[in-house]
Amino acid sequence: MTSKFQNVVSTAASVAATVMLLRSFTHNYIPQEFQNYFYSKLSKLLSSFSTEVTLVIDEFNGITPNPLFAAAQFYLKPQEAPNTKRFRATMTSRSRHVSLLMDGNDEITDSFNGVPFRWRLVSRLGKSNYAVHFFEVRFHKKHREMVLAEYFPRVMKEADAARERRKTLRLFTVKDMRFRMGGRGESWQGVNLEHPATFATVAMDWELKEMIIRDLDRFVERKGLYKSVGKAWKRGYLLSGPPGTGKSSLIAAMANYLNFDVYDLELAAVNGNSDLRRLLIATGNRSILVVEDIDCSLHLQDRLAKPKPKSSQPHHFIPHHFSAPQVTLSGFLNFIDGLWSSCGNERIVVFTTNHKEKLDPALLRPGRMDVHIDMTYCTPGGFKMLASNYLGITEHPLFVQIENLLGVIDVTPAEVGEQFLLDEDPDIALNSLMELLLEKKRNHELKMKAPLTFQ
Ligand SMILES: Nc1ncnc2c1ncn2[C@@H]1O[C@H](COP(=O)(O)OP(=O)(O)OP(=O)(O)O)[C@@H](O)[C@H]1O
Ligand SMILES: [Mg+2]
Repeated sequence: MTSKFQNVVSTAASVAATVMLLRSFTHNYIPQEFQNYFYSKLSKLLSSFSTEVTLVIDEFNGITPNPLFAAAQFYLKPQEAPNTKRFRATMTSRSRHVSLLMDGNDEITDSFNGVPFRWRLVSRLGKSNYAVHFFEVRFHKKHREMVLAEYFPRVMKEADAARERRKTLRLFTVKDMRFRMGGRGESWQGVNLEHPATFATVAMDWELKEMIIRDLDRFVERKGLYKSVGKAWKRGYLLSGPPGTGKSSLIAAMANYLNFDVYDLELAAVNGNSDLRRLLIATGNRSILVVEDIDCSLHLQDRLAKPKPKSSQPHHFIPHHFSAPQVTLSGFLNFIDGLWSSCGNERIVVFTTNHKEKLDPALLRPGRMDVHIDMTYCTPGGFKMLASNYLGITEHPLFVQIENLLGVIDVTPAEVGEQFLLDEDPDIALNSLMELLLEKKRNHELKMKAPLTFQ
């Protein structure tokens, strides 16, 4: 029996070698179409002898990334394969961890329960010159069921663990329309997110900070609850406050705390609701979707827009000065609440605004955004925290005076941080902050005294 099997394998191997040889000879002399036809017939003949099956794992399912492909990249360890001669190495300046990845067209043999699995990463130029990547995994056909029931789940599990260990946060932005017409998950472009903000560095009311941390912890722990009440596992935050009060810093702190990637959705770059749908579906799990300046990024105020005749436009369409169709509030909220939130889990949505009063009431309705956070001008508590972070001091004779001024003068944490960066010497830095506050106070008093003018 064994020798019969070996015969088949060696026959198959020699047919394969012959095919390769023939290919190299015929390469220059025989038309490509004929070569392909001839080659596919020979391959079929070859596979009829073979006891192996090959599973192909594409990088994308249509336009969405295939999680099994991503898992295989984390799971396979080329450095442990004795015959691998070429790896790809990547490193992030944040974690300083070197990751070794498989190089294209190389092969790695992995063993599970004593069964060998031969993996190969294939890269090809597909239609419209897109690079197409897929894994081929080959194994004896008698293990087919075991692969699906045990081997792939293990690949997913180990990859999740490896990913968590060496995770680098990514910041994704919407890719330029001109370069993403073809779909195929090319909607976002990512860079490593190396924002230094953490909950320890964001100056804000500490009770509010604790509340946010507790809320995030509870959200992450509550998978079962969301499932049992039939609610999508997502949470919405609305951050409001003047420029420079730390809204973006807080988002980075949340991402760093949860180890979630960030998708920065610039709505002005989105070409209508169907484009929006594609972008939202292409976001990864365990991520934060951010829409900055929601009040001015587009005409979201549906109900304030002039109604159009029903026959010519859908009721939620907003006329816009750009000719391209724009995203509408109803379209956007529908995706966030419905379609998108049910096709993924562990999603956080954050909207920021400098003008909460300008937002459409639909966004402010209870239940829409779960948590509303008002970022304020620098408070005495925030100032002390910045002094400790920037200057390394917890007390100073100027503290009382500065804290009193902060009670009456609006200064943003960004402005305070700027003064603290002027000099490492706390005396000089605090004095320059004092000067700034006194100047602001003088300007404020002058404004109050100025006679009213009518234009
Ligand atoms: N609350 C804060 N705690 C610590 N640093 C802050 C805070 N607010 C602002 N800063 C500092 O000011 C810079 C700008 O802040 P940030 O971008 O977070 O403000 P923002 O509220 O998002 O402003 P905008 O409305 O203009 O987007 C940050 O890089 C940070 O250094
Ligand atoms: Mg910001």
